[in-house]
Amino acid sequence: MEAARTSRSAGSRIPNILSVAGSDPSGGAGIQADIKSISANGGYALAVVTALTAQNTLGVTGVHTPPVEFLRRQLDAVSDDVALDAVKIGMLGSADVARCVAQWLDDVLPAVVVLDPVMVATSGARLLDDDAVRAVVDLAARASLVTPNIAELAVLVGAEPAASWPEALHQGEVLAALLGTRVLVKGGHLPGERCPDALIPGPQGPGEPEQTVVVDGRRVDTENAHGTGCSLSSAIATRYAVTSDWLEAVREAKFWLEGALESSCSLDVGRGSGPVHHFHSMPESRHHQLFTDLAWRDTAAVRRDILGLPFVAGLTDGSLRPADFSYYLQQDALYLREYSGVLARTAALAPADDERLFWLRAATSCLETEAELHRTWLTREAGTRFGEGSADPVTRAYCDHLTATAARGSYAELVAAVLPCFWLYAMVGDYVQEQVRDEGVERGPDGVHPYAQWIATYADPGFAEATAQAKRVADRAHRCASPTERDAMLRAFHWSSVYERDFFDAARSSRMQAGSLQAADLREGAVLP
Ligand SMILES: Nc1ncnc2c1ncn2[C@@H]1O[C@H](COP(=O)(O)OP(=O)(O)OP(=O)(O)O)[C@@H](O)[C@H]1O
Ligand SMILES: Cc1ncc(CO)c(N)n1
Repeated sequence: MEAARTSRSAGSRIPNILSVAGSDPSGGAGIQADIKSISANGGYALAVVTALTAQNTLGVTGVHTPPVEFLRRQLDAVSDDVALDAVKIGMLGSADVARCVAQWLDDVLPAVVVLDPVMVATSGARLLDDDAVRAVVDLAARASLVTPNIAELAVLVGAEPAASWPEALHQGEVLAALLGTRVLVKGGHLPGERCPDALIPGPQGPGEPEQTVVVDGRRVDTENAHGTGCSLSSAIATRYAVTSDWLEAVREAKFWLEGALESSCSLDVGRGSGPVHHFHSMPESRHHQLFTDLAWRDTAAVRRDILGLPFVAGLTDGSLRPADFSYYLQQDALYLREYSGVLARTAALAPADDERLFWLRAATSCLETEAELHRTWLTREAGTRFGEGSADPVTRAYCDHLTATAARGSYAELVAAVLPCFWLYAMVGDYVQEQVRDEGVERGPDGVHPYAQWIATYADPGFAEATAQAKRVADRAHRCASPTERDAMLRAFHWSSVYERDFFDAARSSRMQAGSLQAADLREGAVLP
């Protein structure tokens, strides 16, 4: 038997989480709850069915267990093909099933195993044969984390159910020592205003907390607790695959479950103990949107600032001081050199040849086409050469943001970081050209708009097409990105947009700073004898 394929680094892609559990056709517990919970918490859900239950929110009316040979076949089909980041185990039903899963774990050795030792449904129906407890204990010793409720904890340690939180904690510690693994004690079934859980560490190892940590929670006033145990254990397995931190995973999963319990009132499923709302924190509208729509909306204020800058008004009516334009171009020449290198790095990370070629062409053209304007203007008007001088604080900060993203960000994040340089320039280029055309603004003394070449460069249809392609690439990258990476994309886009704004305004603000310094010098001078 081939060992499970090792997983790629957590966090860089959506983790694969396998649920091995029973089916609940009413959708609130078992494999159906697991799939929703894993998906809602940012994982890709796989599912192997141990048993079929005939069940609804009122209770269980039957259990059918397929032959264990077929269970093994399902398990192998998944592990032979897919790199599993975590396995969550729920209802086992019988000793044979528990032993079959234990054997598969021994053969495949998944890195992370969360066992919810399901014995009794919320409705009170038995979901594990009496003679199977021994086999479940054997299986539990192979888990990274075991998540019994109060009744299951008592069965596993061979005691009466705990009547108080300290007693439950004590039983949890006994179980952790017995199994040699982490235990999550759940307070859901104890009376009280609060609903605490506690993470009891396993044998000490690197990164293992030394003491039991209580993760407190509010008790939600609801009857809809069907499948909370299944949902919680799947959420923990998923969040652990993302964070590699048990305590963080428990905290995130519990916080998420609290929201799911609270929003269960928005569902209308059955007449008994209803399901929780797994997708409560996923506003559909945002989830299905294109990156470019989200990013554009998030940066509306920055764009308003840009279009209101004196630089843009001065470019439009030609009143921009030539010295300010030279300052801007000189900084831009320094910027373009670094930007070109960042685009080349984007090309190197591109997953497909068409995208690679696109970024390589962009890297070349920003040093050729765009910089042509800089060369001619700077030589003619400012008597300096392309790339001379040193970067001001805004140029430095913008370049550092881009190079840092290129060094440690993913392809998607980098694409988001380089996009505003296309998109905002195309926007300003179009805006200025339209204003010039519509309002017939002043021309220079020779009848030519002094900044015509700048306007032509960025209002050019070729530049618009490159911008459209960069947007398509960003949307494609966003579709394949994990939730963490999607957030990083939005942040990167936002910061680049802010730097673009400050860059347009840098000549004026440096002049004003120099001016106010001079004024301060003068005032100081006035009091000197
Ligand atoms: N009313 C509630 N309000 C807030 N949290 C709750 C509530 N009921 C249960 N929980 C939480 O839900 C999680 C699951 O705990 P619980 O003890 O109910 O599991 P379980 O009995 O295995 O669930 P089930 O058998 O219904 O799938 C725990 O984190 C617990 O603290
Ligand atoms: C299939 C299945 N697994 C687990 C539970 C525990 O809630 C349930 N009710 N049904």
